[in-house]
Amino acid sequence: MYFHGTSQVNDRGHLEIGGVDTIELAHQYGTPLYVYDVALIRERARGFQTTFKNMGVKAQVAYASKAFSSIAMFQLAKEEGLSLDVVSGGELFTALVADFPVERIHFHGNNKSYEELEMAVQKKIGCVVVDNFLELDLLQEICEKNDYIMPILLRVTPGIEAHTHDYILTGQEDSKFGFDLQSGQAKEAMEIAVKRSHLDILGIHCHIGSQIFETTGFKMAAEKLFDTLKEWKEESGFEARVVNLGGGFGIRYTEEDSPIPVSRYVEEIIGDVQTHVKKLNMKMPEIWIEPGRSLVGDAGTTIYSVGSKKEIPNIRQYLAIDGGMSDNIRPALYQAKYEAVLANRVNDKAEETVSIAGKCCESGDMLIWDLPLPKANHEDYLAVFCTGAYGYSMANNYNRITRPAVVFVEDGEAQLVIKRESFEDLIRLDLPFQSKSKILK
Ligand SMILES: Cc1ncc(COP(=O)(O)O)c(C=O)c1O
Ligand SMILES: N[C@@H](CCCC[NH3+])C(=O)O
Repeated sequence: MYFHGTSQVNDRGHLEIGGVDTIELAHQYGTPLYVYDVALIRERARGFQTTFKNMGVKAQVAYASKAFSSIAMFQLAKEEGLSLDVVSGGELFTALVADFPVERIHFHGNNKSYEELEMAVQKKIGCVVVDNFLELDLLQEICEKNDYIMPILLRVTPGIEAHTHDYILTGQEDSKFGFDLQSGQAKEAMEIAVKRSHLDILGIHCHIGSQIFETTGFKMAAEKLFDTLKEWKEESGFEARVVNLGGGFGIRYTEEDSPIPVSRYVEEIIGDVQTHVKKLNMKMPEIWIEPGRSLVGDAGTTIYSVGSKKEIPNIRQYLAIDGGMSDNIRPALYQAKYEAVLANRVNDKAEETVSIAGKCCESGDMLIWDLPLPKANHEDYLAVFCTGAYGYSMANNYNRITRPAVVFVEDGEAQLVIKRESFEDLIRLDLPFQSKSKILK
């Protein structure tokens, strides 16, 4: 069994994370329960930042908060000196409530509303990553109205196909994100932006996709960005101060995955960038990256209570848990794979193969297929590893299932950072039906 971060088995045979017994957590906070290993998040944040420092490259490491956003998470990111990538008014609002330094907030998204852009301008955030021509116009208008000059990056699609699931590919030419490089659209956007009185164009951005292991795609994309910048400098005199290479660094969900340590992602990609920049005889700009999954993915573990069992002789055994696609939609959406153990009997030998079923009314609500486990029953707990990214943040209320609680654990202590949703929370926005029917009256 592969244990991430501080996860280990304690002398009661229970899964322990951050020095805290997960079964005690389950008793105290109920299940399903998201448990985050704070030390592992810190280790990753420092790994990225120290490597840049050691390479002598000025950088910002922005946490892509879509992976898991909450006030406590943003406070932790602030404490670790990270910047923050937000993609909606809601994420921005959460960051402001968390008192995140506004100058380190970067605002992304392919269809930011007027209100969202105005919020960004009025709060004087560090940077808007402009995605399209409409936004170039809206942002100029809003900045003029508010008498503020907004630093911007232009998001470009470099035409790189990274090896990952189709739904999380973003750098290819046919993408909904950003200005296309190939057709000259990106250059046109740059030429417009440099002329705008209230936009300060810092440079360009690209993000080629997510859960990528090889550094080749990143290097190819980076080289393409620098070749483009060289061309723009020669043709239009525009010189970039920042190049943002996005996120997408892969992590280990199962033994099929072979990521490299975060320091090596940076060393390999930035090493290549340094060589390329030298070759082009350019000045090294500041480099920004936006890791999400690699900062929080394997720091998260979900603890479920085991429930019913169904055996179809000679075909399959289903073991149901008290959550599913409502707290983790990734298996249903991307056929994502996970590893799991019985959290209360980690050392027990596997005796059978079961498929873990969620409790939603959907046949597709299957968390893990064909998992070897000890014989389990309703008194057991299942721990699913590596659920820290795009788990809670994609959780939903399908079937009016309440979203789980989230705890942070570190140095033998646990703290609740998101309360479990209640039934009252579920109906908070509902209004009664005012019937107009004459027949029923
Ligand atoms: C623009 C942008 N930056 C950063 C990320 C973070 O990606 P990851 O969580 O794979 O690091 C994403 C999501 O894929 C993204 O769309
Ligand atoms: N939500 C996706 C990643 C999306 C990345 C956003 N650009 C996942 O769970 O893998």
